[in-house]
Amino acid sequence: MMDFKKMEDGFRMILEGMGEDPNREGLIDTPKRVAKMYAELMTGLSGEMKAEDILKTRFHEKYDEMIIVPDIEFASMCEHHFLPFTGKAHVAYIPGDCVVGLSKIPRVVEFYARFPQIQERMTRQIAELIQKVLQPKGVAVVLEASHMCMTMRGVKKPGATMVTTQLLGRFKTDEKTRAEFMSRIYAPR
Ligand SMILES: Nc1nc2c(ncn2[C@@H]2O[C@H](COP(=O)(O)OP(=O)(O)OP(=O)(O)O)[C@@H](O)[C@H]2O)c(=O)[nH]1
Ligand SMILES: [Zn+2]
Repeated sequence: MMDFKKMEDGFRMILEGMGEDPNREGLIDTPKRVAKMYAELMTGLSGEMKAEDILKTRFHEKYDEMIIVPDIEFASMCEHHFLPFTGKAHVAYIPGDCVVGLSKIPRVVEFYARFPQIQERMTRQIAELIQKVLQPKGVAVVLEASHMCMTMRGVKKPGATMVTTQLLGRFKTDEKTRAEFMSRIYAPR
């Protein structure tokens, strides 16, 4: 359960700590807005949805080649600084006995984006959920993202990105499968 009052009080204290006046006109409703914003950005923490439920509609299909869903845009929050990291996810799987609706893969990405995150964990969670629920012959997830905590503050390297990869099953064990996936996500489409 989200405690809006606690989030509001907390943000008001942050403003005071900065030396701002939380009662001036422009800021008076800001703690409330910020609480609402975090509730929206952190829906994963509300516990209202289970990740497994996203993939519950499955279609039994005899399709045994790679399915690639590239270029899924996402925005998440770095748990170290609470600043956004944004970029693209590329997801692929080789079905076992079933496939899922196309929209469900971006829904999985979106689900895991809605927690205080680090990119490595988010990458692994996406792959592990698909592996667990669909039991495919393999899953591959690549995330490429730019972290605002690195571009806007700190080391200040605009344009710097991080690429993380999680390979399971055939993508891990079979070099040709992995090479096909990598060449197709990075090839001009
Ligand atoms: N591996 C990883 N690191 C991240 C991610 N998001 C942010 N970071 C890093 O987390 C680290 C936290 O380091 P600290 O030294 O505790 O924090 P800091 O003093 O604010 O570090 P600087 O960013 O170097 O100023 C930083 O190096 C960030 O760049 C992520 O998704 N994965
Ligand atoms: Zn950060």
